[in-house]
Amino acid sequence: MRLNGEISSGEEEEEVVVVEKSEAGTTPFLGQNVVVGYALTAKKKKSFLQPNFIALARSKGIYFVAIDLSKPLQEQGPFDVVLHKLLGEEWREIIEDFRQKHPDVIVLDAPDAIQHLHNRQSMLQDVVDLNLSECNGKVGIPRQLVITKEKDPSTIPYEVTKAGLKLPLVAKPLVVDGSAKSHELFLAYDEFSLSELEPPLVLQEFVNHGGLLFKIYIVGESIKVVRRFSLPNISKHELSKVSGVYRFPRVSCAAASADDADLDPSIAVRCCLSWYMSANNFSR
Ligand SMILES: Nc1ncnc2c1ncn2[C@@H]1O[C@H](COP(=O)(O)OP(=O)(O)OP(=O)(O)O)[C@@H](O)[C@H]1O
Ligand SMILES: O=P(O)(O)O[C@H]1[C@H](O)[C@H](O)[C@H](OP(=O)(O)O)[C@@H](OP(=O)(O)O)[C@@H]1O
Repeated sequence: MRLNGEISSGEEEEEVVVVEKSEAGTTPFLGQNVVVGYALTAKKKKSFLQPNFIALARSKGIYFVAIDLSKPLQEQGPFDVVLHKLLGEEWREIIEDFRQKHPDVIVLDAPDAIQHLHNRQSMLQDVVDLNLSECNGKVGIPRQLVITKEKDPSTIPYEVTKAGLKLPLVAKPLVVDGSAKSHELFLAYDEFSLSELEPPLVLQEFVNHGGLLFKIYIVGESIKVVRRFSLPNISKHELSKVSGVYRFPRVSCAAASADDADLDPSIAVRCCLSWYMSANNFSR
């Protein structure tokens, strides 16, 4: 049960949200305003909480209120949902303590549920564990090798050869923490240049995929598929002519949308159908 009251957003400009008292026993959120407390970096707030999104949410009775990180979380709210993406053990403890004391508040997401996404090896384990025997096609991950931070970079070429990885390779920071550094990816055309990179790393075999990829967003039962431009295929001829390691930009970000690109329709349908069937299998 949430109390009638006013919430200070803690923003620079005071934003007051008057919330209605929900009827005891009603379906959660059905017909009542929803207050979402958010704790995001300034960068994420700028990219995610766009004015048109805020306006759309309000039109549906959903209010986003900034959590004031300089005040105890327990003293803020009340919130129906807490949306967070901050780093560090201190925040993890704060949000975990809040979850224990407010089991009625939906926390997106619980620290334990997202921990494995902060590592490029563990984040793919769910895909590795998928059993999609009855679906069209298959879902897998590139062959890869983790280079731990204890490894001397000069040993990387030997490790790559020992693992039998085929060139070219995509080198990615092992840690995914939302920092710009965690998105610094490199393309390596030979294994020797990899010793210039700084472990911990994941080295993945480059998979030719026609310069197009599909990003699939899933929230509950809602699934959205978008097409994005990606790295072009690398031919054996190019591989024989090029050496070294090259950093590449975030090629498949939102600005690289290929939704309106004139593509062979069968490509898109075939990829989505096989994925959709597998996703449903996965969600059961
Ligand atoms: N194994 C691979 N083979 C071919 N291309 C790859 C491979 N891994 C990554 N890429 C290319 O690099 C891009 C970024 O890869 P990835 O999504 O792993 O990094 P990221 O930093 O999480 O990217 P973002 O957060 O922008 O989605 C992909 O969109 C794709 O174009
Ligand atoms: O293609 P999109 O925009 O979905 O890519 C996202 C990506 O999925 C992650 O959400 C990134 O967030 P971080 O892991 O916190 O970096 C987003 O990065 P951002 O810098 O734009 O917030 C990507 O856009």
